[in-house]
Amino acid sequence: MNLPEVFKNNLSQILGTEFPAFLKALESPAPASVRLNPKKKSELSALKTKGNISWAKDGRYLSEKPVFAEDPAFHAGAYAVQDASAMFLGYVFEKIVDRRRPIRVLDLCASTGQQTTLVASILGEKDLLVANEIVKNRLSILKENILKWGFSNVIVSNQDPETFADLEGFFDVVLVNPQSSAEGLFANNSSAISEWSEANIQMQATRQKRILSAAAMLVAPKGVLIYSTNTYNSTENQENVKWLNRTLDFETIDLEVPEDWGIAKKESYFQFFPHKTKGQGYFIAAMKNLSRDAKFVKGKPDLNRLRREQRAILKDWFRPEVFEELEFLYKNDGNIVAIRTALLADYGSVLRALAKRSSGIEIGIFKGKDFVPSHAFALSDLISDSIECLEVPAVEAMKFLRKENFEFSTGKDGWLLITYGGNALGWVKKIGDRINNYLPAEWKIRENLV
Ligand SMILES: C[S@@+](CC[C@H](N)C(=O)[O-])C[C@H]1O[C@@H](n2cnc3c(N)ncnc32)[C@H](O)[C@@H]1O
Repeated sequence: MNLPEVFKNNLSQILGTEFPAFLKALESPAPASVRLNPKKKSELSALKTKGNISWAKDGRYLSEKPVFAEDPAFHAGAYAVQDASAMFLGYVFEKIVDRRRPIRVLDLCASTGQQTTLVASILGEKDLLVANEIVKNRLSILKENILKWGFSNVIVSNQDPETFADLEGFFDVVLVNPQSSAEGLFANNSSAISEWSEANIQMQATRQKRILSAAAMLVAPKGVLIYSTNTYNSTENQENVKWLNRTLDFETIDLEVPEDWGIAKKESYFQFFPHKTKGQGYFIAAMKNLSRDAKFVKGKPDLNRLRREQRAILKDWFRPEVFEELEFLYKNDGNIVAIRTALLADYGSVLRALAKRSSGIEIGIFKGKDFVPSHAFALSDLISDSIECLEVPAVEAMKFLRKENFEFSTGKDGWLLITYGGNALGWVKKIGDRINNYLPAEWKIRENLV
């Protein structure tokens, strides 16, 4: 591995006598790992696991990396692929975030949503999660990953962090996981090595400060900002955190971590090095907002409510314990969104403040008197357990996911939820001898994988 000399000098200063062990560890790639979805079933997956991840109860190392796209359980959202070190965010979150009342969380640099789904697993039915990604072409995968995960209280947006200013002081937790010089990815990604330079570190650090100062404004008094990167140098890590604490009135939060996990702790910052933990390089620090200023816009979403008779038609589609807690609203395009009544004002505030965002989970559309359920609804945590399901084996599940025809016998006409391993994959509708596959075209698996 041809590492830049300046990088080696920096790391040798950080690690001292441990440096040779670090260099040796870089020669093998970090092990593949997944995070199981605690709200779905995961028995039928094709995964070959090889042990738990100490700091992540749902995390599993894999003994070999399968082609995830060939596993219907992956498409059903039974698990997500995530590096083990990055799962430590969940441990930090659970230790420091006050959950005695509903919370609002913003994942400001969501990319394709690994952090987002990790936090979605922790949140409850009264909490709100906003996932933002600035790069537009990452949005479809982000949305897909969130829908597969099934947590319904999520708004996805596509904005520059500086355009969130109307939500000043709105969020109890803001996650900032920006782009970095990616030193922690060297073992798995050789282009990270060739792109490394001291000038790039400075450029990244300047951009990270800009994102951090926009993020800091959005944190409620006593709220928390959690900053993480995939890099080792102090310019992008500790120095940025110290700058935030100094200039924007935050304070780093300390927390206890078992020593035998191998996570390096300096002051109250945590670092993952590959010679001590199995996973990629990672840095994380959590800071509390000491400022008392709070302002945010408040309002209900500017959308029309569903008519009473239409609401009555929807009743049997939903889990009875959530139905009464839901408000159904029409979007301008006729799609219906379901929003928990307790979160209506929060949705209103976010939707009013952000220009480019989705308005909540779309559950379907009415065609005359008939309700046509959406794919997002099929995969969500709102759907009734009494919906008629058809459990299929892997080969049929893959045919469904490729939008091909497949044989099955069922008597009744109507909507059927196709499931694999007990998890929903999507809808089919039987009308006489005809079966329509309602998997949206953009979700279709294109390669002939099996
Ligand atoms: C390291 S990735 C985030 C990974 C993500 N948290 C996850 O767990 O999957 C950093 C993200 O920050 C985004 N980004 C780039 N420039 C940004 C900016 N100026 N403001 C906010 N986000 C930015 C990138 O598009 C990228 O998706």
